[in-house]
Amino acid sequence: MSPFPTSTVLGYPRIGPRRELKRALESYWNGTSGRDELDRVGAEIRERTWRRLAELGLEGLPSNTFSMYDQVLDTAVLLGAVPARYRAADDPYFAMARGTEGLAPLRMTKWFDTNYHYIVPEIGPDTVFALDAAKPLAEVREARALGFETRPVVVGPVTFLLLAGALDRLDDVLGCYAELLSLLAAEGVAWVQLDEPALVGDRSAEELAAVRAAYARLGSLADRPGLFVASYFGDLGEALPALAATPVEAIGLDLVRGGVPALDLSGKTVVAGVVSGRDVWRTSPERALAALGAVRASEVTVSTSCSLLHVPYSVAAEPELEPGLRARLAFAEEKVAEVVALARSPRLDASPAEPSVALPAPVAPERRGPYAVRAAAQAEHLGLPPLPITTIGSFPQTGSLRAARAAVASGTLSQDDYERQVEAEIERVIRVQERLGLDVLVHGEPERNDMVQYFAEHLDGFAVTRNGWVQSYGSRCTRPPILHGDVGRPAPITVRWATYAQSLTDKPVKGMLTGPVTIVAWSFVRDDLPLRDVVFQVADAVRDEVRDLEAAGVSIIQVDEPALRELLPLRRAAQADYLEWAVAAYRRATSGASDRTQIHTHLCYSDADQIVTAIDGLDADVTTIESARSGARILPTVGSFTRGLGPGVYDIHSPRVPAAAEVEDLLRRTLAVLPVERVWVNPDCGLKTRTYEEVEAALANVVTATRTLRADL
Ligand code: MET
Ligand SMILES: [Zn+2]
Repeated sequence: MSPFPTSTVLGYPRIGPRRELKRALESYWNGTSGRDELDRVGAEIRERTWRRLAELGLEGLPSNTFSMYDQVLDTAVLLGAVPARYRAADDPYFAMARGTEGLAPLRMTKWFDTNYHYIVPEIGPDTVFALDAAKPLAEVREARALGFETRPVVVGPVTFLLLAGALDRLDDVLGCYAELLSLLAAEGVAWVQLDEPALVGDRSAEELAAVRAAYARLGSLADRPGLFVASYFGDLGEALPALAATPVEAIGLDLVRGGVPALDLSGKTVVAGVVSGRDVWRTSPERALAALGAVRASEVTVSTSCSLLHVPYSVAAEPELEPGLRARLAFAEEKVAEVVALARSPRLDASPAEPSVALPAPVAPERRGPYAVRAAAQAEHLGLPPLPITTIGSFPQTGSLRAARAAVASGTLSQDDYERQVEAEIERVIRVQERLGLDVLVHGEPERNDMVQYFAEHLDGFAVTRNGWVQSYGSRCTRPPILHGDVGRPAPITVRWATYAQSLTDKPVKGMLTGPVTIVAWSFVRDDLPLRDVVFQVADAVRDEVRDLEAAGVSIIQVDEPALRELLPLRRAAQADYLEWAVAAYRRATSGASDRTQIHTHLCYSDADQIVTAIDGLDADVTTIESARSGARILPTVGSFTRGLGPGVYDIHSPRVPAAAEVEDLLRRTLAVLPVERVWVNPDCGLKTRTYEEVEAALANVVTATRTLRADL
């Protein structure tokens, strides 16, 4: 077996340095260009990536890390797990990813604790697996034609089946993997990478047995490339001895999140992830070299802690960043250069100094009384009807607003003219809500490009990038802000918009803020302080904003925490501690308000049922939560909730307008588990991705349904 290369990366961004793939996909989807053009752009991105990695001096080049949509979906196709209903579609792959006229797409959810979303494979007892190795083989050949030998990367069998909830199909799937390995061997491929990030979570004895069985079987094949099993996003724990006992030749460890294992891995190659694929900071060479020196294995290869999919392409595309900050940054290209430099350096064997721990932040005083006292004060002050109707904050973002923001950035529109346009939009949003008959209004968030970036642009300690795009799902990318220093709020951020909106109407208008956990979760965060301390700093800035909104006469303030669950540690043992400080941060942000001020929070993305107790602990007077999208699956778990709650009655992810009868049915189901005086009526989430036409029709039905129920009370 040829030795494993001395330097590699587990994967690379694929959207293109200028989001070329995004544009190509979208023009293919809307019919502007054909399949050939899309394939040409894909090939160009792959070629540029291989050439660049080789130029930077990287030895082990991966292939099959490119994807037209998602690597888990690619694996489903590789294994023939295409549900029958998609097979007749014009393009079954994109039909599964995005749906068609008559066909809903497959479910999509977050990839472990990242902000990347994968397509959940649908595997039933009738799924017939059949290998279709066209894509990985084509990429190996394509790279070879360019002069590069590559290591194909495929999601491993255990992770694939765990994500699909179908580990009982392991035997069947292993047949396909065995066949794939023999095809790759015949192709002259030296190594294959099987990604098994699921192994860093809590795994049952049965699941660990599956790991042993899977890799014992694949390892025993005579006719195969070297097997490299990559773990990432944490420590392998119990799964490491399980894997080490199998014949796999190389094991990938995330040494940024996990520690150097005590286990002696003699006989194996360890692919040591010492350069983080999850942050944007330069690697400390001392720490990395010490970790490399501490690994006990036959060979140690320098690598990234996970795929570089989760960071932008290059700091070189950010000439406008402040030079002091730029010098601290490393995106994908710079991280590859670090891997190469580390691979060429002699190892250290001293252990590095532990990072210093910051003093805990001072306690912010709780001003708020118990819920019952607050609820009474708010009822008197606000005088809302039963089943109050509200929305989550954003209204449709129009093309002209986006164009106006671009015009301000390029200097063709003055800030004043832009602000007039924002005000005009706020007025439109207020009038729509009044006409429809909503009870608690919003200003519509027209001034926000994004609910995190907007705050990052107005807080000290954050920088925003120009080209720092990171894939979120399919063609969608976000540009996470970079939280690099101490956070401060030099001036009020939202007060002028909230008070302007309130000046237009007698109905209460909610002030809208993004919560500290979400701001941090959707940013790249400094790593020299514990995460908790950084979140507390952001909480203090939000607390200042809450105080100023209240002083300006805003009587309802919503602090959104849609990412509360996202930072939940993968291992159960660490979850309670996280939830405790996350909840404390939220209360720090909101507990400066008086009893009379009604605090709302909002959460979305499925799986909130896992953290209902923590959500209740936020102590918000009203919580609006996604529910309609998941068929009200959350309702049975919310009966224990002790404050105001609005399980969504309108799935805003779909252009479909729910009928009044559907909304009424959802409300009745809510009223079956919660007392009427605590029930709120609202959509699942903000309306910014919808059109006014859809939103007005849907909200009109929400109002009709609510009025029917009110008449029954
Ligand atoms: C992803 S949660 C979004 C909340 C925000 N207030 C909005 O309405 O868009
Ligand atoms: Zn939401």
